[in-house]
Amino acid sequence: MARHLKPLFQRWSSRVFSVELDGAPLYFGIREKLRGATVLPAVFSRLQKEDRCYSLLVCSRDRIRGDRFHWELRDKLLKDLPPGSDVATMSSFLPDEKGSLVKGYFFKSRAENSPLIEGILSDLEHTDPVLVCSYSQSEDGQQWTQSLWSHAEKKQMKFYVVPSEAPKHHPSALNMINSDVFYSLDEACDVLKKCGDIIPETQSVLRMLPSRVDARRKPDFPVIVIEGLDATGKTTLTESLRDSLGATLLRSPPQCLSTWRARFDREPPIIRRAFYAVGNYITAEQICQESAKSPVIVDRFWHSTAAYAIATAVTGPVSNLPHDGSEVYCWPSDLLQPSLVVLLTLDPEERTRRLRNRGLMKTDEEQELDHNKLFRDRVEEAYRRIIGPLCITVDASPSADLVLQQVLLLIRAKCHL
Ligand SMILES: Nc1ncnc2c1ncn2[C@@H]1O[C@H](COP(=O)(O)OP(=O)(O)O)[C@@H](O)[C@H]1O
Ligand SMILES: Nc1ccn([C@@H]2O[C@H](COP(=O)(O)OP(=O)(O)O)[C@@H](O)[C@H]2O)c(=O)n1
Repeated sequence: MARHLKPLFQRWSSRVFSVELDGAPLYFGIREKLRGATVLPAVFSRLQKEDRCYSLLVCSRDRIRGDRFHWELRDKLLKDLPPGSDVATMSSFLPDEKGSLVKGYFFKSRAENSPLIEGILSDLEHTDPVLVCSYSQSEDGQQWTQSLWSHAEKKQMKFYVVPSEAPKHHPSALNMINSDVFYSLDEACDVLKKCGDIIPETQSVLRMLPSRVDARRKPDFPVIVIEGLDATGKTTLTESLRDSLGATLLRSPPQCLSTWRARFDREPPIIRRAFYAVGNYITAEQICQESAKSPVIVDRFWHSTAAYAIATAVTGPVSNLPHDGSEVYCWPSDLLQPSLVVLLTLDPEERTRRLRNRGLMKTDEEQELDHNKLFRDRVEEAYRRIIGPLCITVDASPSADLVLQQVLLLIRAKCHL
């Protein structure tokens, strides 16, 4: 067995497997022996008599290359597999064990496609850090077994698939720290430095980095961050606040990164999130300079980076988010804290109306926000759970002028302006 696969097999039968179907995870476990009759896990009970299934788990030791390979593998599978394979995201993890998550894909196939599938799997197995399992059903269709698929060796131990209890939170929560959310400039830079050879643009991004900024230094003038989903009115409000308060208006990611933003938006979460994290530190340096002269208004900051990252890493309802008070919501200790964060909220119908009036939507993530109510709920809830600077939610549905007046009152009360 290849050396990189060995750690996966330690406590193999204690692992839980999770397959994302219809936007939420379904879980199953594996057992060497069956004690009495067991129910078929939901992932398998919906399959047909002729179906076979496969799972691919990406087990590179290098997390950046592994995540990039996982990201690209989806396109490869969608392109190469026959129609109707229903490629689904999957993962495997040890319950409650941080860092134990391994990501992959699950798909089904008909017997007649076996030669094609075997060809694809055997190529993958020979060239990439991937573990392949195949699933087949008993004659009566009552049981499914999982075994290691290996082109080289056909006699593999079989495990029965059995139902598994859903963990309290989405399994992605186990690997979030420094993969989806970064808690120091060093951690984020480390990722960007390591992908310098695959993404040459990272050199230019790293050149924009600030010299050390003392996060504990108290700004002379108040620093107010405006947060909220797309089209809640951040641009409108931040520009009015700048004019009303004679403030400096900044944004994160900062203007100096705009050339490279689209490039990093195409990368897997670990690289994309590291880019946005670094953007916050560059904006923090600008805040430090400007807040010595005037109040500073910031359009999006760390709340956006963390809330979107957490809400994208998990799927399903808000209850799948890491629990309230979890360390994933903590503000990075080396990042400047604003005096006040204002979170704009808007009912979904009005937000959609404003989006339509404004024209085209930008990122895939923002399109997803429009279609997926659960995603919107998760982003807003993650925003609320972030622990750090004072954060006050403001209903953004009144007219632009009323919202401005209300936020000005808040700033005067909380920041003594
Ligand atoms: N309070 C408001 N009432 C009605 N429309 C608004 C209000 N604030 C902003 N808008 C409009 O909604 C759209 C989105 O606002 P914008 O400031 O661009 O949001 P964001 O920067 O949060 O994406 C724009 O067309 C803007 O003119
Ligand atoms: N400080 C920031 C700002 C944006 N972002 C990301 O950028 C996306 C939204 O940025 P945007 O510029 O399209 O949003 P608006 O400012 O136009 O509303 C989100 O999907 C976040 O993932 C971030 O991670 N950190």
